[in-house]
Amino acid sequence: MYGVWTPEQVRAAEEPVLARTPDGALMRRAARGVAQVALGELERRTGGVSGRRVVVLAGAGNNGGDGLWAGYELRRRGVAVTAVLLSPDRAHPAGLAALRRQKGRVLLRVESGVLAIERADLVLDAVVGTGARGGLRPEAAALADAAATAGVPVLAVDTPSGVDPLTGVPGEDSVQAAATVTFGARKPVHVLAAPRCGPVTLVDIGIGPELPPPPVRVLEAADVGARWPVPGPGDDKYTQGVVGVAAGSATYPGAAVLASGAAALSTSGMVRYAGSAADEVRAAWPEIVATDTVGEAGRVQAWVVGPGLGTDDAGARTLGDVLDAGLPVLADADAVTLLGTHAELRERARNAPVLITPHAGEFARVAELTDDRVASAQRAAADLGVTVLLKGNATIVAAPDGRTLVHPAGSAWLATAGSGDVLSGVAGALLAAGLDPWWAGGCAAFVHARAADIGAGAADGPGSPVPASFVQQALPRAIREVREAVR
Ligand SMILES: NC(=O)C1=CN([C@@H]2O[C@H](COP(=O)(O)OP(=O)(O)OC[C@H]3O[C@@H](n4cnc5c(N)ncnc54)[C@H](O)[C@@H]3O)[C@@H](O)[C@H]2O)[C@@H](O)CC1
Ligand SMILES: [K+]
Repeated sequence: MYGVWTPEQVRAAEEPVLARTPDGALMRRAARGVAQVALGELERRTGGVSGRRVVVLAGAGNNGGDGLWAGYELRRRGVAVTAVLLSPDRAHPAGLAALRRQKGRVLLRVESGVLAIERADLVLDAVVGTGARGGLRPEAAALADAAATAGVPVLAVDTPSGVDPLTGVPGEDSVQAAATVTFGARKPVHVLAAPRCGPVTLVDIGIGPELPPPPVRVLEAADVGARWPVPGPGDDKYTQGVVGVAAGSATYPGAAVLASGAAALSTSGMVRYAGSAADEVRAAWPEIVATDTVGEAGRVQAWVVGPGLGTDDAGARTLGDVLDAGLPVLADADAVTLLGTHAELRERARNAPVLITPHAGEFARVAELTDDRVASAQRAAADLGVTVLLKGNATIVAAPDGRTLVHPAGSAWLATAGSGDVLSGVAGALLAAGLDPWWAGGCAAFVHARAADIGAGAADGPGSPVPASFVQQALPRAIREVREAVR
């Protein structure tokens, strides 16, 4: 598990360190980190460093300063460095002087910058960092565009410029980085817009002890593997937590098959299914005990409710029944919509161990969704009194007590019909096994995304589209992987 801090928190943590270290020391440390990663990229991509060409896009603030000082370090290693100053009269004075001392080339015009970029091996994006407001301005946009068109990789200094460091939302023009070097702490953009950043290297600049507890956490394979429920010698099919799935309808039996099958693959023990797709579920999964109604289902330790449920009175009654059972509940899809339309159901869900798993559209039916998806999920969790898993390329899980995690998907293969049904089955099985809703949501999101990559073949190559059934079938391998990660 690692933490993510807001730009504001990072700035506050830097202050005491800046006060007790010599002028410029922190920036020099940051710049050395950038130079080291840049040298690695040059070596890896071109087989050497000396004489290779690097263009630094240097903005007006300290981010530009980092870039200029990194240019200075690269010059000392024999790299041909050209800096393009986006605000020549506000360029970081010490960084600029240092680069000039080392005979770095300095350009003031965008047109000459574009020509330099076309011949470069690597571009350093030091336009803006944590002080960014909005997308790239036209000059920076033209330079970023030149790098993209020429296929020159961009190494982002701290954050890819033009992408909001707090929300990860890209402005109209923004940098697509091949890799990112950040300082002191990872920021939300690195996990909310991971595909924009590429691999992120964290450089220690000594602010760690000054940081508060992280407001957002990211789970790693070993965290998930350590919590994955597996049977012990004393267990039988009942003791591991039986999950009930109230999903699917005559019109949408597939949701029931995907959700209950995913539950059966996620934990050992037993899955019960209750609903109008009992025949289809039995046919696909003979080990699942299927009945027509929640009332007939027998004892369970948690309910999954919603996928393919329908939003009519019968759906509302089913949701009410499972909420009244006093057990942990995973409410997805139609169940989320029903929570949006039925205030009394929201009241019954409040303060119960409930995990809701909306996509953006469903989320907007129960709470306000802004560009700040993390804050939106946190507010919704606090207001509704349930744990909220907001789906997206980066999945957010926020508990009513404020605990928040982000899971950046490795790819976008999960954007396929039925993948949410699979997630609900996994998370419901984990609830039944005793994980609290926050952990159940986080562990399920992790394994679900990994199963998509495995199903898509993206683990060993560029991959290909993966239907939800294949995601479901890849769950066992994804679970084995997280368990293997536990040392
Ligand atoms: N404070 C410190 O001690 C340290 C800061 N560091 C660096 O400093 C950065 C933060 O520096 P600053 O607070 O000076 O802020 P930035 O350098 O991120 O940006 C602020 C400047 O960029 C301009 N700007 C804002 N949005 C823009 C846009 N969309 N397009 C073009 N220009 C825009 C602003 O007018 C301002 O002059 C960090 O990201 C990091 O790279 C590191 O050197 C580590 C130490
Ligand atoms: K940057």
